[in-house]
Amino acid sequence: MLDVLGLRKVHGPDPDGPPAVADLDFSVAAGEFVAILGSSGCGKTTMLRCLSGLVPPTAGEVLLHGAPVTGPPKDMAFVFQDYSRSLLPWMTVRRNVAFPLRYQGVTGPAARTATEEALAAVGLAGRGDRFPWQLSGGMQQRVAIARALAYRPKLLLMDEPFASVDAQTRAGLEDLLLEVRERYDITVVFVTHDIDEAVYLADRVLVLRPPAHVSLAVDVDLPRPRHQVDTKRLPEFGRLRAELFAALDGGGRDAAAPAPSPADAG
Ligand SMILES: Nc1ncnc2c1ncn2[C@@H]1O[C@H](COP(=O)(O)OP(=O)(O)OP(=O)(O)O)[C@@H](O)[C@H]1O
Repeated sequence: MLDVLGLRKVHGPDPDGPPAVADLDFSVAAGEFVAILGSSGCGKTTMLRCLSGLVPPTAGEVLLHGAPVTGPPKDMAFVFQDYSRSLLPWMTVRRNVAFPLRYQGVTGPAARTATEEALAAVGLAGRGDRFPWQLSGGMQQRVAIARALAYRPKLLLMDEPFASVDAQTRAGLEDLLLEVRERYDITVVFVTHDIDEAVYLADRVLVLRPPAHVSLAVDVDLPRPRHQVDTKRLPEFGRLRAELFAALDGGGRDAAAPAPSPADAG
C-alpha cells in the first residue's frame, strides 16, 4: 500500500547538506500496523512529513497505492503529538471534527453523520458542543483521533500521539486506537519513543537510526486482541522488548547483528 524508496531529506537550501533522512526504504501492507522507534532527533517527524506529502523529499520517493505522493493524499489522515495546537480553540469539538471533511467534498448531513459516528467511536458522544479548552488533555487527543476517523482514512500517520497524556489515559487511547483501526480497516504508521507501546500496538516495529534509515525490523506475532496486562506478561513480549531496547541502546548494533537473549529483558 505504502512504499518508501530511497528516501532522502535535507532541510535547508543546500541538497548536499546533512540529511535528516537518508536511504530510507520500507513498505507497509494494507491493514498493517507499523510502529517506528528511534532516538530523539533521528528524523522520525521529518520522515512522517515526507510520507504525508507535507514536505517534498530531496531524493527518493513515496508511493501510495503505487502512485507518487506529491501532496497530502485524500485518504490519509495525520495525528500530531501536540493536540493543543492541532485543535482550533474557537471551534466546538463538533466543528473541529467536521472541519477537514470539506476538503473531501463531504458537507451537510453526510458530514454530520460522519462527525457524530467518529465522536461516538472515541467515547465523546454528546460532547460535540464543548470547546477544546473545556476538555482534559486525554479528551482533546480523542477529539484529534475522532477528526482523523471522521475523515475515513485508509492510511493513518501518527506522530507520538499519546506522548503528553498520563499512563492510564495513554493505555485507554492505545486500546481505542486498536479497536477503531480494526473496525474501520485502517493502515497505521505510528511513531513513538516508547518500546512497550510499539510492541503492544504493532504488527511490525522498525527501528530508525540517524539520519533516519531502518536499522532493524521486527515482526510482532503477539495474539490479537491485545490486553494491557495479559499481552505484556507474555514471554514473547519481554523478548521483543529486550531486542528493541538493545537495538536502540546498543550504539553500533545494526540489522545484521544478532538479537540479544531474552535474559536481557528488563
Ligand atoms: N524545518 C527544519 N529545518 C531545519 N532542520 C530541521 C527542521 N526540522 C527538523 N530539522 C532537523 O532535522 C533533524 C531531525 O529532526 P526530526 O524532528 O525529524 O527528528 P525526530 O526523530 O522526530 O525528533 P523527536 O523525536 O525529538 O521529535 C534534527 O536534527 C532537526 O534539528
